[in-house]
Amino acid sequence: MTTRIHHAGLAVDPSLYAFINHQVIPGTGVDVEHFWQGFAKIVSEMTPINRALLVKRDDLQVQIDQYHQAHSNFDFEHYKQFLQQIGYLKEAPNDVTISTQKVEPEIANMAGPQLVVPVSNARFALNAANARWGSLYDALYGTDAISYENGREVGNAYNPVRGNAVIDFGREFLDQALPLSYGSHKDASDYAIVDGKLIVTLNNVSQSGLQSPEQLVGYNGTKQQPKELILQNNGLHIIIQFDENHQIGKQDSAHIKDVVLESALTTIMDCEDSVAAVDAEDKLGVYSNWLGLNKGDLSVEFEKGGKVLTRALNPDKSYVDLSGKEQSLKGRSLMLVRNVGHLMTNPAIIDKNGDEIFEGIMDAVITSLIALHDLRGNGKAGNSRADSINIVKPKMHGPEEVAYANTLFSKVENLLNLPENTLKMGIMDEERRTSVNLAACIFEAKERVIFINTGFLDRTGDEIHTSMLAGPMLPKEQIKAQKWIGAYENNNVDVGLACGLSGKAQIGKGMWPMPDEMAKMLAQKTAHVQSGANTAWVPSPTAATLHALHYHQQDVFSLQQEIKQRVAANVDDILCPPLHPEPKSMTQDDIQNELNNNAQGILGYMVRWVEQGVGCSKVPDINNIGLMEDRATLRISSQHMTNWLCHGICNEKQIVDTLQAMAKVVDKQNEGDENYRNMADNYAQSVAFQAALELVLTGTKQPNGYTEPVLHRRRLEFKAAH
Ligand SMILES: CC(=O)SCCNC(=O)CCNC(=O)[C@H](O)C(C)(C)COP(=O)(O)OP(=O)(O)OC[C@H]1O[C@@H](n2cnc3c(N)ncnc32)[C@H](O)[C@@H]1OP(=O)(O)O
Ligand SMILES: O=CC(=O)O
Ligand SMILES: [Mg+2]
Repeated sequence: MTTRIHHAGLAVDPSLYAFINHQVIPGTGVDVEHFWQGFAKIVSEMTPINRALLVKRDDLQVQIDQYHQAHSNFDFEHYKQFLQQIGYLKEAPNDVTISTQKVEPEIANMAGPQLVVPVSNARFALNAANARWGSLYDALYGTDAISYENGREVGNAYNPVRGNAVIDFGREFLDQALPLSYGSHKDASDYAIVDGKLIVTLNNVSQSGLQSPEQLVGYNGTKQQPKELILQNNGLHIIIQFDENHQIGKQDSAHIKDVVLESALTTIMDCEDSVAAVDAEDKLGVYSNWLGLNKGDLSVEFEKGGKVLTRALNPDKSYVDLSGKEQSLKGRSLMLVRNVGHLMTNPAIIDKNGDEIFEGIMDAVITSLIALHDLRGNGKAGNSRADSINIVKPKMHGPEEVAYANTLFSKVENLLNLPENTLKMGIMDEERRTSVNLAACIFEAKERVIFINTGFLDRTGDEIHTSMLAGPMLPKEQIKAQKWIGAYENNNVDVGLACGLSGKAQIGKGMWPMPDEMAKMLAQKTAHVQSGANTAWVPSPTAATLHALHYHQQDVFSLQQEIKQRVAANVDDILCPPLHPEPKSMTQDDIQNELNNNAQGILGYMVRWVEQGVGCSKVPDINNIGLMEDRATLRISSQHMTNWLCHGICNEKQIVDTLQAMAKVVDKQNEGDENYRNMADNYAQSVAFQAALELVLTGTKQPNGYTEPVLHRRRLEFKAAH
């Protein structure tokens, strides 16, 4: 055990202490002594409040559990009254209107994809920051967005049949987003700018132009022979690139080599559910990358395809506008940072009472301190243009918890001598007590809110846990089709619009959790845009580029004005738990399949978390579809198994047998990984296997069904032993 540094009553891990004093603070204008004294003060003032909020969570859950035990016949009106009585369901405040100032254009006025990335992974984080721009051709060629049938398969060499399908898709997109006054981009043989207007020659014969000439923004190269044309639609830029010598440009009738799309407008650098950070060493990894992104000097070297590559932040893009002036477009996605929630503590810093400090306090202070480098203009590549620090705050339960975060952010501003409300807040609507009191939650941070977002994965986990004792839940797939979730999603948009978020803040939708299923995403994720959301989460840069297409099909801001007129979603519908109406109708096969699927996901994810420190993984489900698994999806699967155990749909032996059988499957899936330790060789000794078993068997006792307590403890156990 390394000796801690004692400062202002805090006992700090020495590496973290040195990092803050020598790498973070210099250049921020913050005084070291002032910082530690102020940090310690925030810890001592906020810790008791934080603790009390957690006690309240448990207390409400106990009352809800007791209610269900005492009322086996579910009477909705009675149940709702009970929720009001215990203070779970509050009176909605009238006329909440947010008044957030200094909001980034990407958040207030633009509609487009939001990428999420574990900030602990520098290679991915840099890739995400650079995902503001993405090649449409690469995204189409490299994924199932274009089918692999009829000669379109992907091989080692370039397949021109597939290439042509990509070009056709690209041209259809141009026709949709940048329609010509006459004819189609498919027939384009030349693009040029004449008298400030785009002239498109069709089939080397006739000439056409843009139906809306103002869509042309500028160019690179010459007007007669542009290398790039910069255009825009629904506020998003489209860059058409030309090169007659390029493999693709050569065979294209107009020498188009690529269509580059403005893709991830914003990126959430995640310190939370996609990250495994259990101690000072891990937190240091997270904070160092965030520092590098803010200073602009983060870079990584890695090997790919036999070559050593270096990745750093991209510069801005320059172009010439129609009046001949040099202009630039931001080269990087606007970075937000997701802090952890209010639940966990971390041993990196111990307070004056000998307790680990809350990780949420630590994140608020340190991620903001780091972001000062951006605000002070120290970064090589700027992030915020509104002098704001954009923090996403997850897993808050109800208005008091938002009020607490608001106070915490104020205190951090004080500590760092920042103007009030510099720290913005993205409120994740992902706990039931927040969904049903959303306007009250927004009210508590109405000068800071820059987004509300439906984190439906955590929200599903909370749905199961909250009503754990009400009865057995439907199978996971069917839970998604029940009325609670539709009402929850619509309510989020309705409340967001009623609170004046349109044009000021994001109304966001959740993650596409199937990173390889891009054809399905193209077909289905348009629904997020149609629902009135001006952003939605994607798991990768490629998904960002493809999801960007949906925002070209719909002007979200005018749609929001229409949606505002509809009858608002009913909170009563949100309060209907997705219970199985006829659990006895399920066959043993139905039950076993569901258990297998949950167990495979749980083990596939946990084994990498606990034994390798990987916080987000792609894990095959029982149909061999790779699913993005993070702590929220783990919460769903583990709580679901617990729920069925709790109601006798299965018994403990079946849970153990299922986990053991699935451990063998997961071992096989990982056989190529030399760092992997088989679980099936010795279930009793496998920390990951025991962690999974514990999570399911003790699921009713895990706070709100969260997985963090078991994950953290088991990871620490594994680290200590290896
Ligand atoms: C409920 C919630 O809270 S959801 C929010 C949390 N979830 C996330 O943040 C999801 C983040 N996504 C990921 O971690 C990954 O996409 C996974 C694990 C889901 C899937 O990964 P894989 O498909 O196995 O990716 P793989 O390792 O093959 O990498 C493929 C490439 O995509 C890139 N990539 C994948 N995901 C991301 C991402 N989120 N951001 C940036 N780059 C990414 C990688 O950098 C890599 O490119 P490179 O080789 O040039 O560096
Ligand atoms: O954080 C997102 C979620 O769905 O949970
Ligand atoms: Mg979540």
